[in-house]
Order: sequence, then C-alpha cells, then structure tokens
Amino acid sequence: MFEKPLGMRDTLPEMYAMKKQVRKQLETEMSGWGYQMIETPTLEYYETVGLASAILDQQLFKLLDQQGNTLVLRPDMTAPIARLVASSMKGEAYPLRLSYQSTVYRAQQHEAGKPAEFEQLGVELIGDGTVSADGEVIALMASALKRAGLSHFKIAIGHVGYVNALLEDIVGERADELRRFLYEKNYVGFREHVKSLPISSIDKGRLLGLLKLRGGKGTMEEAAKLISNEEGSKAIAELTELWQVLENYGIEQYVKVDLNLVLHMSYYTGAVFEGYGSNLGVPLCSGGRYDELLGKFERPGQATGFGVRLDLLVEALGEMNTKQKKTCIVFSKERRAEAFQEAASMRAKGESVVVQDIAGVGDVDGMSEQFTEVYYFIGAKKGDA
Ligand SMILES: N[C@@H](Cc1c[nH]c[nH+]1)C(=O)O
Repeated sequence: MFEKPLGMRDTLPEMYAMKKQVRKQLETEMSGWGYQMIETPTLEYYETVGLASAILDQQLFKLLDQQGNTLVLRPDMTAPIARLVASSMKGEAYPLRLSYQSTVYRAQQHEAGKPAEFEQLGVELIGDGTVSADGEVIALMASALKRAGLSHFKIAIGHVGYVNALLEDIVGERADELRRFLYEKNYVGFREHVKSLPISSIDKGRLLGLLKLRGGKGTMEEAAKLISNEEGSKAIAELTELWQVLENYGIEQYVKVDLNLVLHMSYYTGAVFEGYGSNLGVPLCSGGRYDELLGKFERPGQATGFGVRLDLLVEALGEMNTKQKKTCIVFSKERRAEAFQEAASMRAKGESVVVQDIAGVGDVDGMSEQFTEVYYFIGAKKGDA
C-alpha cells in the first residue's frame, strides 16, 4: 500500500544493531592502520564527480538545483574523495590515507531485490604507486573482515592492465564486447563470442586460455604464456610482487588470482580485487588501483582503495548476538518520581531503560513481552508492586 521507491529499504531495530556492531569493528580496524575518516556531501555535480565515478549513466540518480545545474546522488566515494583531495586537502602531502563510512546510491532498472541505497565502508590510499600500497589495502580489507567476525572468505585478485593487453592485442577495438562478458561473469557468452570471431585458431585459443587463469601463485606463469607485450609483462610482474607482499602479510591463504576479473567502475587501471564470504554468491567488497582519476581533478596521483558493502557483510555474518538486556519500568503517577530515579540510576550504569506510564498502555501483557525485564512501580506506596 505505502510503497517505497525502487530499491529503497527500511532498517528495523535488529538490523540496525547488527550494522552498528559491524560498522564499529571495521572503523576500528581502519583507524588502527592510520586511515582518517572523512565525510563528503551526498550531492555532487554531474559534470565533475558524476562523470568521474565512471559508472553506467543509467545507474545515476540525477536532479536539478535552483540554478539549473545537474546534480547526482554519489554512486561511490572514490570520485568525491578525489575531488576533496584535489581541493580542500590540496595542501596535504601525498601519500594520504583516508577512510569513509557513507551511504551511496545506484539506481536500479528493475525490481531485482537489489538495493539502490547502501552503506559502504572503505579506504583510499592516494599518492602511492607502489605494489606495497596495493598489498596494504588488500591486507587491511582482510583484517577488517576478520575483525568483523568473518572467518571464511576469499579475495580474488586480477589486473585490468593484463586483461586489456591481451584482449586489445587480439581483437583491438572490439575488446569492449569481450570485457562486458567478463564483467557480467558470463563465461559461456564469452566462449560463444570468441568462437564467432574472425581470428586465427591460435588467437581463439589464447582468448579461451584467459578463462583458465585462476588459481594460486602459478597462475602468473600461465598468464605470461598468453601475452608477451610490455603492458602484459608489466601487469604480470606487478601481480607477482603483489603476491609476495601478501605473503609477507601472511594472508596468502585468503587470496587467489583471477585474471578474468573486470569490475563495474571503469576508472581502474591496475590490480583489482573482490572479496567473497563463503555463503554469499555476490562479492561483499571490492577495490583496486586507479592511477588516472586524480589527474581529472588536476592533482595527479596514483591511488588504490576498497569499499565494503555493510549490508552484504552483515548478511554473510548471519545471525549475530546483538540482543541486549531490555528493561522497562512501568509506573503509576503515585510512584512516578521513584520510577524516574530508579531509571536514571540504571542508565548511569549503562543499562537501557524504558519508563512507561501504565495509563498509556492498552495491552500490558503485549507490552511486557518486548522486554527481558519489567519492574512495576504502581500503587500508592513503595513495595506494593
Ligand atoms: N568505489 C569502489 C571501491 C573502491 C574504493 N577505492 C577503489 N575502489 C566501489 O564502489 O566499488
């Protein structure tokens, strides 16, 4: 009857409590690694941040301001942070380590149960082009997931430079179509498309070989067999070093290489990654290197970062024990002052206490069921309850 716009969700008390608990763990981990929280506005100009976000135009919520400018609801935090670093934080030296906890908006075309508004927590490491920086954000992401209580997860690591080098070497400008199949994880479609291409059977074999480039450290050697140009070799060297960095962090057991990985944001330029919980088919966090984005805001800088979807992480964690003791003091006006005093002293000890005038309740039994403990301050004198 009272429907919400497509993709909009309410958060009920239990979910709110779970989100709060998980958010706190993620924030604590990110600040433990020296990342500083920032906030940016919900609305940005379409012409600058909107376009830089590099997401499909139809996924943007657009509106007009009083001056006739087109605004967007931010579809992610990476482009707003690039704008911020290039303007208000212009004077601060690179590398910068920033973190955020914000709602982002992505319009949905159909009712597919996907939210159009969701909370992301993440970090951006800006002004550092080293593989150590890629390793740092991946290791931080793994630590944050662990701290939130997720014990079984995998992080798939790919490289945009490798995929581009291979596809463009073989099909040139038509690489986009193949990239789209990879982005959609439609490997059957990819295979069919490759078969239909007017290219040599050796090249078809190389393209199909890409689909097999998944696994551990050895994947990089297999990858080197398919492409030998400069861009491809550079990507493989970076991934090899990245694997070593992750070994140094001692987290290689959480990581696998997946050279089919193509993410939804088109600003990525290097190593990219996605994290999965064991019981969820969709990635609950992702990120990667974007070395060109800051240049669009006239403060060039190499950068990498990630975002965790709070709703999906909470889902992956499943049932959580967020049940708090819930106390209610029911009073009648004769003992009102006493009830208030008792509530104040319990609250001072950290308890959460509801005080309820008995005259305001129709169904006393129904109300009491909502609480773990109910005290009655009713009747003329103390001790009557
Ligand atoms: N902003 C990206 C995640 C990311 C942060 N930094 C780099 N990538 C997203 O919403 O998917």
